[in-house]
Order: sequence, then C-alpha cells, then structure tokens
Amino acid sequence: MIKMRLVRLLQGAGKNIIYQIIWQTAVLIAQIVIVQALANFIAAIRQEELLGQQIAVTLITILIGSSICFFGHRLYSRAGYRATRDVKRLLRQKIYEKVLRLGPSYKEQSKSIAIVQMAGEGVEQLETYFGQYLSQFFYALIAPLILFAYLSFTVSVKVALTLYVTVWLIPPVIMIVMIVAKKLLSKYFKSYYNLGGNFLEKLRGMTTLKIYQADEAAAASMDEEAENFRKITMKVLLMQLNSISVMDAITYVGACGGIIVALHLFAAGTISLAEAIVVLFLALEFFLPMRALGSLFHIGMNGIKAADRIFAFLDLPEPTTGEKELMADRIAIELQHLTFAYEPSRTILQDVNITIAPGSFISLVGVSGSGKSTIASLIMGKHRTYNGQIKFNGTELSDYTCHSIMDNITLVGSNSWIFQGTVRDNLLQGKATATLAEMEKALEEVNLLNFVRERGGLDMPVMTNGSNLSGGQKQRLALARALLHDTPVYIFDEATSNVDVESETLIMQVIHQLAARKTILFISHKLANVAGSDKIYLLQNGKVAEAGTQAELMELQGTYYKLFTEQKRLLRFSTTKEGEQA
Ligand SMILES: Nc1ncnc2c1ncn2[C@@H]1O[C@H](COP(=O)(O)OP(=O)(O)OP(=O)(O)O)[C@@H](O)[C@H]1O
Repeated sequence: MIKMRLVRLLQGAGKNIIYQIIWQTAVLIAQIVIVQALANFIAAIRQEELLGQQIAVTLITILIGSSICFFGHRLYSRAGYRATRDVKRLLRQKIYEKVLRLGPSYKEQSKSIAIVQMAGEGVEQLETYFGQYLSQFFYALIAPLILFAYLSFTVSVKVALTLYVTVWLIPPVIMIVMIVAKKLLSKYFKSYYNLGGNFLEKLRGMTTLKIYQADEAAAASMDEEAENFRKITMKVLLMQLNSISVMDAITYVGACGGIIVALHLFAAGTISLAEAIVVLFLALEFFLPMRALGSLFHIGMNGIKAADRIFAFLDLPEPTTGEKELMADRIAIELQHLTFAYEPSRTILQDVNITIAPGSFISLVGVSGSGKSTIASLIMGKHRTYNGQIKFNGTELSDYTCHSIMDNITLVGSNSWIFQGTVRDNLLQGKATATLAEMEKALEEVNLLNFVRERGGLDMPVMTNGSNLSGGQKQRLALARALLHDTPVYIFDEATSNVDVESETLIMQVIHQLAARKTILFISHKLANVAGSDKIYLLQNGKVAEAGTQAELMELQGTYYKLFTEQKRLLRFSTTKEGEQA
C-alpha cells in the first residue's frame, strides 16, 4: 500500500506529508471541540439553563474552530502541492537523464511514445499519491484512535469500541480491491500505452495509409483497440464504484450501530443528552478518514502502477560507457572479427574485419539487408552487444564516453531529421556557436544559400521534418548541418538516395571535398559513386565477401564486378531511353 521507493523520492519534501497529517489532525480536533460546544449548547436549551455567557462561549468556540478548519484545509492543500511539485520534477529529471544514459540505443529498450507518456501522464498520476494518499494513509490510522480516546473518556467505552471496531471492516475491503486492482491495472496500462503508440504511428503514416486506401482498415483497428481500452476502463471504474459502495455500506451501518448503542445508553440514563448528541455528530467522523483512504486508494494504485513502469524504465540496464575521451584530429577505426545479432536467432554480421585509416575514403557496398547500416550504427555506439572489437585509435569503443563518440563522428543518413523552426535552428544543432559567416559558408557549400536568402535568410521557417523543402533541399540542409559539426570522421549512409540527380551530384562533390581533410565511411547502393574510394568492402550476408580498390575488384571479376557492370548497363539503357525521348 505504500511503496518505499516512491516515498524515498520525497527527499526533503517528506516533511510536507507530516505537515498534512498535522493539519488534518488539527481540523479533526477543531471539529470535536465545535461538536462538543454545540452539544452542550443544545443540552442547555433543552434543560432551559441557557445563560448569556454560554451563548458567547459557544459562538466564540464555533468561530475559532471554523477558522482552524478553514486554514487547516488550506495549509493541508498547500503542503500536498509542495510534496508533489518536487517529486514530479525529480522523476521527470530522472527519466530524462536515463534516456541520455541509455544513449542512441534507448529505442531498443523502450518505445519513444512510452517514454513520452511515462514522463507526462505517468508522472502526473502520482499527484494524488503524494498530494493526498500518503498523508491520508496515516491520518486514517490516527483519526479513529483520537475519536476513540475522546469518546471513551467523555461518553462511553462501549460506544467508542463499537465504532472503532467497525471501522476496521473497511481495510479488508481495500485489501481485496488491491488484489483485483493489481491485475486489472496492469491490463489497463498495457492497453493504454499500446493505444497511444499505435495512434501516433497511424497519425505519422497517415499519408501512406491514404495512398493505399488503408486508412479505413487502420481506423477500424484503432476503433477495436479503443473499444478494448474502453472496456478495461469500465472494468476499473466498476471495481472502484463497487468497492466504494461496500465501504459506504460499512460506514453507514457502523455509524448507525454506534448511534443506536448511544441512544440505548441515553434511554437507560447512563449517558447525558449532550453526550448522546456528541456521538450523533461524531459517529460518521470515525469512518470518513478510512473511507476517504479507500477512494483515494484507487488513484493511489494508479500512481503505484505508473511508478512501476517508471521504475522498470529507470532500472533498464545501461550500456557500459567508458571514461576515456576521444580527442584526436585523426582517427583510425578498426572492426576486428565483428559479429552481431539484433535477435539471438539471426546473426546479421559475422566475423567482419574492416580497417578505416585516418584520412581515407572507405566505401561499404552490398545488396539490401547485407548489414551496411548496422555497421554504421555499431560504429556510432548504438548497439553494444556485439562480439569482436570496434577500435578507435587502438582503444575499444566501450572505453570511450558516449558523447565523445558523438563529438568525433557524424552520421548522415538517407532521411536525416530536419526540425521545425528555422534554418538557423537546424544549423545551430551542428554547431551551437556557429557564426553567421560559418552558417552561410555551409549553406553555400551545399548550394542552398541563395535559396535560403530569397526566403528570409537564416530565419526562413522550416516545418516539421522539413516538409516545406524538397527531398534534395532537405538532404542538403542536413549536409550543411553536418559540415558545421566538423568532426574528424563522417559516415554517409545512403546520403544520396531519395534525392534528385542535381542534388546527388552536389552532395557527392561536397563529400569528395570533405574527404581531402576528413575520414569518410561511405555507404551506397550506387557503385558509380564509390569508384574513387581508397578501399571498397563488399558485404554479402553479413560477411565481407570482397575488398579492394575499384580496379582490384573489377579485376577479380566477382560479385562486385557483376553488380557494377549490371548497374552500368542499366544506366546506359536509361540514358539512351532519355535521349530517344528528348
Ligand atoms: N532494429 C532491428 N532489429 C532487428 N533486425 C534488424 C534491425 N535493423 C536491421 N535489422 C535487420 O538486419 C539486417 C541488416 O540490415 P541493415 O539495415 O544493416 O542492412 P543494409 O545493408 O544497410 O540494407 P539497406 O541497403 O537496404 O539499407 C536486415 O536483414 C534487417 O532486417
């Protein structure tokens, strides 16, 4: 019912929970005093012994008691807010830091949408847990004890005991609900996260769904998922309502029981009218704290379940990153006996040996699915579960800090993400301190400067993922950003696919210029673009099948030779066709 790991998160804010309990107790005592004053007042009227002084005392007591109740409630809420505020911030910070520590491989362990939901709504679910549930848990134990002590001393032990014992029928109900809720809430959250994730994916792929007219089928499957979510939500609500009904029944039956015992004693002349009135007013108060705990309990359980997910995420194993900083202008990369699998059942790379000397232009070719991009990801430190060695200047990749790898290697893929904002925003991601001249030079190099200038300069607005740019412009802007990053090593993974011929030629020119001062690993399907490489590695089924210069590979007359001649033949064929059409 109380999760110690969550409580520990409170740190210094834990005192606010104690303040909450103090304020709740103060309000209860004020209520008891008001009730006692009112009971005395009514008894005095009944016995026609009412004096002016008693009226004044009753009024003053009610006034002071009500003020304590008013301010007590306010201070209780404030302490609750303070307890929650810091915990929410701390948890979000922990999630954020965890994502950073997981590094580029975080997606392998958790979906992005799950992290977003966890840090947003998941953390928000803990609001009630810290803001109300925790203090209520202790208050529900303290309040019946105070009332029991008061009624035992001032009225009758028999009445106090009847009420006190009945209160303890509520916790078993809470326990039963807890057992059912645990199972139900696991299903509820699973369904909730799946629905959120699928909705986002369908939203992202809306254009594709429309093109293939698959949007209706997608909507139908979303409807089905939403319906399942609705059903499980209704089950959770039903469980909550049923348990509240049972707790209500215990509350009213118990309070009536106490009142009946008190009336019986009053009729027998054992207790006075004032004492009977006190029981009448306070009987319900015995049960209300425990009942409130019962209803907060459901929300508290939601918070605990959300916390379980957050803690499971925070406990994910982190890639072991080293302490070393990679600080060199020239970096040699060596892949030695590299073997890797995403899933244990399927080896993707097997005993791969590749040497990338500083300042060299190395190309990686091979049919689709042969493992080229996987090699790029491994060099970037995205996957750490490989066998063999990946060495930078003779030291294993895992000995370096994660950011030091990012500081030294820039990966430009075929579909680099362009962020919503301005051209300047995107360029500054490459180099946060870039000057105007540096940004313009980078744009000039990729032949975008005039285009950008005509549209407001560096403040030209860019829409999400560069949707107001052509494919070629987008890729050239990504290249300009990469140039600003200015790292010793660049990896281009199909950087020229999906772009127009003009952009492709320009990008290749920039890459070749860059090769004069940087180390380049170039991945491409198009063999014409790799011809000038210092060395070409041909991957086949995750193994290096052939390696050498263009001339050496052609002389070998192996797979590379066949692919190259085939591509050349196709190119000649399409050029001839274009010529005929012209
Ligand atoms: N995250 C992943 N989980 C599981 N398998 C994966 C994952 N990413 C890639 N693969 C598999 O690994 C194999 C190699 O993929 P990779 O992307 O490295 O090939 P590639 O040579 O770059 O292909 P292409 O030229 O089409 O980009 C493929 O069979 C692919 O299905």
